[in-house]
Amino acid sequence: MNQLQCRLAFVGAGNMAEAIARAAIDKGVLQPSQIVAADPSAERRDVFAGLGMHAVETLGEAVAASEQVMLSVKPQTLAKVAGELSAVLTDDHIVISIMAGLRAAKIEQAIGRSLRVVRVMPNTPMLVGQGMSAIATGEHARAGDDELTMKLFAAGGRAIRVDESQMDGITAVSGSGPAYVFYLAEAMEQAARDLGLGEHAELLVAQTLQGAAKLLAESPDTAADLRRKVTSPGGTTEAAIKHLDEHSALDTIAAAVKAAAARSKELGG
Ligand SMILES: NC(=O)C1=CN([C@@H]2O[C@H](COP(=O)(O)OP(=O)(O)OC[C@H]3O[C@@H](n4cnc5c(N)ncnc54)[C@H](OP(=O)(O)O)[C@@H]3O)[C@@H](O)[C@H]2O)C=CC1
Ligand SMILES: O=C(O)[C@@H]1CCC=N1
Repeated sequence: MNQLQCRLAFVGAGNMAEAIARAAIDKGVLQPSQIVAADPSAERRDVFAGLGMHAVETLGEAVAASEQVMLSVKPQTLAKVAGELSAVLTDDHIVISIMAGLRAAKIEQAIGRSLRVVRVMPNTPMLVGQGMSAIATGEHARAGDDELTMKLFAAGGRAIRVDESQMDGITAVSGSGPAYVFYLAEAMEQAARDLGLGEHAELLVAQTLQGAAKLLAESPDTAADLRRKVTSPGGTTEAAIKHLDEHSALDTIAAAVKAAAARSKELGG
């Protein structure tokens, strides 16, 4: 244990931590030997160890051995680990948090001391190098404290710097966003199966979503313009959009995103 010296410790070796670690290693931002993950689950530790990283059971060991500490547990878990963190974190540590909702000040309050906090809201497309991450620094972070964080998250897609006040909205739009798209995919696949397209349903939907997303990202047109270009007067798309409008789908989706933002604010206390 005393020999262990790492650049980065993950506290919580879950799904997001794995996506972040894989991107960092794949893009050469960090070597596997520079990363340690702490998780009570032997299964999760095995995943990290299998990728060449150090994996330990107790977070104290990981934190004491590392320069930067990524809090990648669920927001509700912070209260449980705050005491352990408080005992090992020092002013030399940079604390990177991906926990939804929890403001830097709230994290410092839970741990009971001022900390150099860098907050990030990533999303799961990071698993395929197409993540969207937003990064904000807390009050006690110093100039340059977010440099490794920017590199880590840019390695898994796009990373931007934002103000912490924007984080609840960002969590709702891009953090939770992939789930809304998967929800649409579920609905489209169900319709495809009902229309007798069972064996092609997944490909038809996945390739359509991928193509539409690429077009949206690369075209100078707005989403509304692109939609109009698909919608021939009196045609099939118009019939679908009419049905969606009659059921207030646009407002419903916008309200859903705002519900996510409200929940993020609530998690922040
Ligand atoms: N999933 C997503 O799309 C996104 C998630 N986030 C944020 O990322 C964070 C992690 O989410 P996600 O990866 O999905 O969650 P996971 O549940 O996959 O990961 C959390 C991990 O932490 C482990 N854990 C629990 N207690 C401890 C402890 N005391 N010490 C160390 N590890 C512990 C959990 O183990 P066990 O399961 O055994 O409890 C689990 O392996 C959350 O805060 C979430 O808000 C942010 C953006 C997107
Ligand atoms: O649902 C959640 O709380 C986390 C944060 C953003 C995406 N998943």
